[in-house]
Amino acid sequence: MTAGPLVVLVGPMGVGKTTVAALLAERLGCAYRDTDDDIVAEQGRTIADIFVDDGEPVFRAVEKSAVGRALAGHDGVLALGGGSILDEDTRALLTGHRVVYLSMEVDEAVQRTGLNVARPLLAVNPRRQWRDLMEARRHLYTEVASAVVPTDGRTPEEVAQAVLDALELKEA
Ligand SMILES: Nc1ncnc2c1ncn2[C@@H]1O[C@H](COP(=O)(O)OP(=O)(O)OP(=O)(O)O)[C@@H](O)[C@H]1O
Ligand SMILES: O=C(O)C1=C[C@@H](O)[C@@H](O)[C@H](O)C1
Ligand SMILES: [Mg+2]
Repeated sequence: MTAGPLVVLVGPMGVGKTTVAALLAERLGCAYRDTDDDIVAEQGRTIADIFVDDGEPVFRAVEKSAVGRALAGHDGVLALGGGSILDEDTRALLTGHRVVYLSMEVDEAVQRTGLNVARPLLAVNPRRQWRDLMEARRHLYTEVASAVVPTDGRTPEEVAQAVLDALELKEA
């Protein structure tokens, strides 16, 4: 296993990466970090603003370096932005890390993301856009993952427990 985060969470928008990362960190007695938060702090503006002002390719370039830095410099729980696995170099960097893919079905996705405009890729027709994103990405999440944890019908606490079980991680 490569040194670095104890566990890396990947998965689509709204699946609960940020929520579950915080719960896991509490239970493992370590810090958590979220590359979306790193980007907002570094850029001094929201993700939606970066998409609108500079476009998705600029956001993806910023995201790629944020993920590289977090993988190299964080030893707790790490949540990645939902689209970070689109980048081939990022996927290669994930090799050897404990990566958990949090998955969910479309009905649950629409409920969790709702009409929240903070997610620019779901702003117009959330259900169709989410389905299209998953068609393009499902195999990439699976490719980088050491374990898949379905989240439908589970509370965030139950998801956190399932991650600990899947990785056989001991609590602090
Ligand atoms: N297991 C769950 N059951 C029900 N609601 C959940 C669950 N996990 C998270 N949520 C809720 O779903 C919403 C999205 O969660 P969260 O922001 O953690 O997702 P995310 O994967 O980090 O999304 P993004 O990729 O956009 O950052 C929040 O309102 C959160 O409270
Ligand atoms: O799935 C995606 O492409 C995204 C997920 C979020 O975490 C943010 O990084 C942003 O909204 C884009
Ligand atoms: Mg998040």
